[in-house]
Amino acid sequence: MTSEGTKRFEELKIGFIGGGNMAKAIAGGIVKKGLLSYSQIYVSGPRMHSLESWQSQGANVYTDNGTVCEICDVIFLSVKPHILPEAMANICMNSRHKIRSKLFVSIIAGIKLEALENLFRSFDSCRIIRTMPNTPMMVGEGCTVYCPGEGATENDVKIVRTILEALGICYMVPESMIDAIGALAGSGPAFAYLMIEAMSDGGVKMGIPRAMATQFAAQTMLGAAKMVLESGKHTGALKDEVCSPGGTTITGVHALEKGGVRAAIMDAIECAATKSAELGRRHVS
Ligand SMILES: NC(=O)C1=CN([C@@H]2O[C@H](COP(=O)(O)OP(=O)(O)OC[C@H]3O[C@@H](n4cnc5c(N)ncnc54)[C@H](O)[C@@H]3O)[C@@H](O)[C@H]2O)C=CC1
Ligand SMILES: O=C(O)[C@@H]1CCC=N1
Repeated sequence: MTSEGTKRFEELKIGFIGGGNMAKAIAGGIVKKGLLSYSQIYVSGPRMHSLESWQSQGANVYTDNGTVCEICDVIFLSVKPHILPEAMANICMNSRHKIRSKLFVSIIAGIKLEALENLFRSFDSCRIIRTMPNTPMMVGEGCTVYCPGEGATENDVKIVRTILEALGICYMVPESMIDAIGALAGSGPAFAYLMIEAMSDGGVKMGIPRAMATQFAAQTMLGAAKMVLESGKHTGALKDEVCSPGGTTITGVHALEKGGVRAAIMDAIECAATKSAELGRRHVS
């Protein structure tokens, strides 16, 4: 413990209410970076058999959400938006008085801080931070944001930043931006996988073996992304450096433009952001 009575980061117990894909990416990233070990991670889900993969890695697993809240210092709310009220009802009934002092971190798309604070008011806990993570946190290349609720302390923000920053880039943003960031960076990996798969398909169509086509498509995306992040050049200028006059690339770019690729990608992000706001209104408001 520190002189203020708060635990040091390495002493924390981290909980996940819901042990699905995103919880696995965050916990996997935390362990891979050496921040904590699986023995400090506690996960709850409705059925023991769906928690087996956690257990085999050394995490502590429970079918009761309240137990995880009681044991842990920081609890990630990592269920789907429509499950949250049910998962909270379970917590409230079993453990209400024991979890007043806990920090809750929501990764749930769409659900606003105000709605979360209303849900938690019934057991006097209002230390909540809303985040929007993404699955590449698993490999230390996350792209995440957070927004603290009114009751979150400086130390709470420090804890969450320590986790998110260790697993990629991380910014604090106004809550009004979270649906859009969720669409761009939360959903974005799926859009990127789809593009990599399509490039791989194109390579296979032109005679490249599948494994090599996928590896080259992914490495090309990675390389291009690094060029954008490290060169400081505008994406248009970088594109122009690849397009020789009368060459192969501009011919391919023309095909993409005829296919409406830019509008399709912009539409995808607009639709995902709109859906995020809708999920919040529909399930918890
Ligand atoms: N998957 C992603 O890339 C991202 C997901 N998110 C958010 O993370 C949250 C979780 O998403 P995923 O991990 O993809 O979903 P998932 O479906 O993989 O995981 C949800 C987990 O919750 C468990 N669960 C169901 N009912 C429960 C209950 N009553 N109590 C406790 N656990 C229960 C399920 O067994 C499952 O393991 C969602 O709210 C989503 O909006 C946010 C950013 C990215
Ligand atoms: O598809 C979803 O709803 C979640 C939120 C962002 C990424 N996955």
